[in-house]
Amino acid sequence: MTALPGSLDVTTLVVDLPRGTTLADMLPALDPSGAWLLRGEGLIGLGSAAHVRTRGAERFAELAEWHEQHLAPLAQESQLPAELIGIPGAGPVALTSITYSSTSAADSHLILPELILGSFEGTAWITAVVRASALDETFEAEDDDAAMLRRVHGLLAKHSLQLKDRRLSLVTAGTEVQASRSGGAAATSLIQGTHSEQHYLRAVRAGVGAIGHRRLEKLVLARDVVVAADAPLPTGPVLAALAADYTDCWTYLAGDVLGATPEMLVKIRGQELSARVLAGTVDGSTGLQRARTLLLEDPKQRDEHRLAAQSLLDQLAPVAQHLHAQDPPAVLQLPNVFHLSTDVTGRLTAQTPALLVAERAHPTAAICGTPTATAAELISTLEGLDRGAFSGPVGWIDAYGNADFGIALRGGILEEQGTQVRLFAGCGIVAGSDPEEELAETWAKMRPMLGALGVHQP
Ligand SMILES: C=C(O[C@H]1C=CC=C(C(=O)O)[C@@H]1O)C(=O)O
Repeated sequence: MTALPGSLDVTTLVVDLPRGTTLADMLPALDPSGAWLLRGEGLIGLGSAAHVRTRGAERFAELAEWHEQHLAPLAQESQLPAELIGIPGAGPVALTSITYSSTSAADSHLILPELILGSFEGTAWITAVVRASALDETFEAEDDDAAMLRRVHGLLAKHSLQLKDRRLSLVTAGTEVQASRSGGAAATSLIQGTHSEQHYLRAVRAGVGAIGHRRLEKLVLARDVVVAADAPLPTGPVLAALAADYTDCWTYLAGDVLGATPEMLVKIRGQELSARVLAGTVDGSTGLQRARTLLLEDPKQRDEHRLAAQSLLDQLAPVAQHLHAQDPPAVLQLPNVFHLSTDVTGRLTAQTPALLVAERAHPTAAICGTPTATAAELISTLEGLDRGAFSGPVGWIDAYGNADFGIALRGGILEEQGTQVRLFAGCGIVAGSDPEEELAETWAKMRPMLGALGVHQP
């Protein structure tokens, strides 16, 4: 954990985006430090006012403590414009990614950007977070508000943005430009990950064997591949491609992990919570009618899904009431795959901090298994991977305690100064799972990232 040097001043202003432009359309020209976008709207973080890194079994608790000590107090100080009061994510907000395992050698992150671009249901804003010490050097006859405004314009310029009469726009080399989509410039190639495909097939066979011996009902086994580039990958264009192609997924970047996930671990708005549990998959090339039959009428798919939904309900039960799960599940159609999907709603019983609610919810059987402890142990032996942030909670938390925690799926981890991305995908294994089909499913789940990185699936 790192302490926060100096106190922070926060300013939030309502802005207009360039006509016909969503927040996601601005991504190609930006170098974000964090992002969370659904259907073009959400949050983009730029730079960093504070960055907390932590590891181990206390990682959720330590991030929750930092939130309580440093971010929550800003809720009173940041006087939000009236139009933004009650909008989740408005004002100071931190992006976060937390490792799947407490034994991971990777860091969990909480990043408070120095500049946040936000949009929600057509209302857009910017939030600037400035160290109080930076305001000390005020010009003669300049009051605090004027000094802060000067700092906001300085931050905007630093991140290739400008604000004129409420209108936010991108600036490139001194010229105002319209946001446009463009792919990344780096040439990419696919190389083997930690293990071979054969290793994955063997792991799935061993998993099916353990289920046959009644050691457990389900486990989720993942594998990795690496996309290498000849130059640091520009994350803005990669995120823009994901946001454009996977509009129904949450496009994310936090710490070293990025992707577009369809699964919401837990969303918190005041005392209300909701989630979207996914498990059970068929390839996107299957027609919708056939996919519905294959998912809804196959006891194996229904079982795999039921265990995932039940694990979330069981894990949230100590902190929530009125938990309700959609029954029967729905079928979610994405460009690459179809999933069985269950929406869950409920109400928090006490003032449990959002990060500790996420700790309760994690890991569900959508990414671990049933029973949890047995599955987690078998996963660590059979996978032979450090998942890092993959399949851990990813999202944001604001000063008021509203939060979105997705599950970091359909993504990858930036390595080697951003010149390589390690992609991960896993599959729920139950009795009767076929290793070759599960291997094919991992490729289907990697399709969003492979596409965004300009790599053809083998
Ligand atoms: C573990 C992953 O997906 C989970 C979420 C939806 C469907 C899944 C499945 O059918 O196996 C997985 O449980 C992944 O994308 O890497």
